Amino acid sequence: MVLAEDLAKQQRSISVAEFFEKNKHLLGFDSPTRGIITTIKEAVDNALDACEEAEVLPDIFVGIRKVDAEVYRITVEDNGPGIVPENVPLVFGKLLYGSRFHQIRQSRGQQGIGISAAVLYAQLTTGTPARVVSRTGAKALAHRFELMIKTETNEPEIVSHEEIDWDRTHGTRIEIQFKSTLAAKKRLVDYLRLTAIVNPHARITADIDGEVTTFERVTSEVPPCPKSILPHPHGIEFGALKRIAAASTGTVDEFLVGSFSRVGKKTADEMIALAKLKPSRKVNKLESDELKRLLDAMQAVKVPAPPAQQCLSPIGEDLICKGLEKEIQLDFIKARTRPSTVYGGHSFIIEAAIGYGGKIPPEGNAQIFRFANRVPLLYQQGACAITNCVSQVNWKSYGLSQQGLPTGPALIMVHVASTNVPFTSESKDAVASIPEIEREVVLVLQELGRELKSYLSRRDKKKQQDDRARAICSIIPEIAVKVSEIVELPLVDTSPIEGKIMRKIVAKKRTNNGQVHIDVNNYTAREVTFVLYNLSRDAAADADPRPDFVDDIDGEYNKVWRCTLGAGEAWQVVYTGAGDGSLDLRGVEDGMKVVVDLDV
Ligand SMILES: Nc1ncnc2c1ncn2[C@@H]1O[C@H](COP(=O)(O)OP(=O)(O)OP(=O)(O)O)[C@@H](O)[C@H]1O
Repeated sequence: MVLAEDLAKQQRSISVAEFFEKNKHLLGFDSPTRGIITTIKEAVDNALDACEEAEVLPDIFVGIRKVDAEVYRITVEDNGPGIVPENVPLVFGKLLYGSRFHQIRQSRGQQGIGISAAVLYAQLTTGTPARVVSRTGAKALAHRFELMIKTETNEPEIVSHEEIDWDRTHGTRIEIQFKSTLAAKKRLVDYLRLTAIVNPHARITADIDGEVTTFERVTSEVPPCPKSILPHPHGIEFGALKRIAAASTGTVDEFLVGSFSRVGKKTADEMIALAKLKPSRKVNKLESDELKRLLDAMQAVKVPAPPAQQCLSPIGEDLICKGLEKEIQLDFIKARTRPSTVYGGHSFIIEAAIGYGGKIPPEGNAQIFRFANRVPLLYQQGACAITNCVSQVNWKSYGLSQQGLPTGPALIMVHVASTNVPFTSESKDAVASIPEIEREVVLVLQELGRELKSYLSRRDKKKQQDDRARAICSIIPEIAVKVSEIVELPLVDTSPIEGKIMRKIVAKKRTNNGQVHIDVNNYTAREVTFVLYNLSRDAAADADPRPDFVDDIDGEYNKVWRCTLGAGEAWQVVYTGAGDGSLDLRGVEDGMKVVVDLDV
């Protein structure tokens, strides 16, 4: 038998850094391939959070360079507020150190682990320190650190520190080297693209081993930084209540009104009466059973939902559509932002969008884009409540095929914005199944499903009309030939009739007695702007209207007119000439135009 004394010799506390060094998969560092994505995700999340807090438009650089066969250098640089030099070692060299853990508001980072875990992973795989440069303003010099983490104590080790000149007036740059591969390059670019979609105010430039991609911002408005709020009485647990009560010096009623959101004097009195306590009791003197009664009363009394406008930052329907349309060509897009609601005292807002057609691959499952607090979720799709909700909806009734998930050329985007996103693990890959959240997601998807259905039926109706029109148009020229034979008159130009039936833009050139006539008719139901090119040996000096510009190309003149025509309107130019050459109409989809050159 092993003696208790022997066991005692083996027992010792474990530092959080040692724990995560051994369990790095819990933080998303389960493989070298994933390590790169997680590191970039943590650094970009921090950059976006910091810019949002400082209310600056994010300009973020992400670099990946191969250093040798298996080692990559990852660089992420931002134009945020920077970090004061005293805190740099703690931010990057100590796990569970951060500014957001105790704040109740929407933010990407929460736990204070992310970036220090990347530093830990780097030193574990290559033994190299992380390099950090940070500058807090034009008046301060930048500070450059080389840092490691002392794993046994979870404390930072400063390998070097110096003040340097830096061309950015404020911001932070982190450089980490670790063993990895670029096998997940596509996923990485997808991650950056998705990040750009839900952060439409950010510009992200990526240099992946020499290949540069820029995701431009679609708005120059910085979203307001969500404000921190007090905890809601319905979201508090016993341990937390005990801790904050012990730190409070006030009476029970002062404590309730001053420490919780949406609790006024009347609500506090109601809670105190229900808990059978005296309002004048000092809260830090309450016994455990009294605190339990108080907690029960806090959760039983009706309290309005937390002030969501203040603490949440939804993207908004318009910017969701702009962000998606910028990155993916779509035939149809609709977005919805639901009103805010609550689960367990935590505010949340569900936003979603549905896109159809365009460049979405027509085969296979619909694409599902999951986001939480403006961060794309790339892993564990099957374990996520969002995916579960997508498959719960009956997509067949909205015009999509379905085999569990909907199939076909569709994309479904869902964003959960909350003061406390319930993730299934610390690696923040999937949203947990919370009934209130799932209900909102299903409702918004059903709303969007109805929009998709009405788009698809409009499209089918239009296609039917177009098919009929096309059938008629195909026989018009033959009828014209027959009629001209019967009435023994010259063959008439049938293109205007075709244009009218097909609702197209018809450009026509003909020459009569040395006069060249070019006519453009807009038979569509909307305004169009086009550019007309007429390349020929005619200089067209007397053209009316004058071309916007003329290019002389080896004795030929390319005459260019820019024009905007309302629905049903016509435009004409006439000039003296031989009428040879070519005619072209640009700025109009190919299927929407008919160009007829009667001189050919
Ligand atoms: N680029 C940056 N600019 C300014 N402050 C930063 C930057 N990166 C990190 N910080 C500060 O360092 C803290 C710790 O960052 P870290 O990534 O470890 O955790 P987090 O983002 O708070 O939470 P999580 O672990 O959930 O990502 C942040 O809370 C923030 O205060």
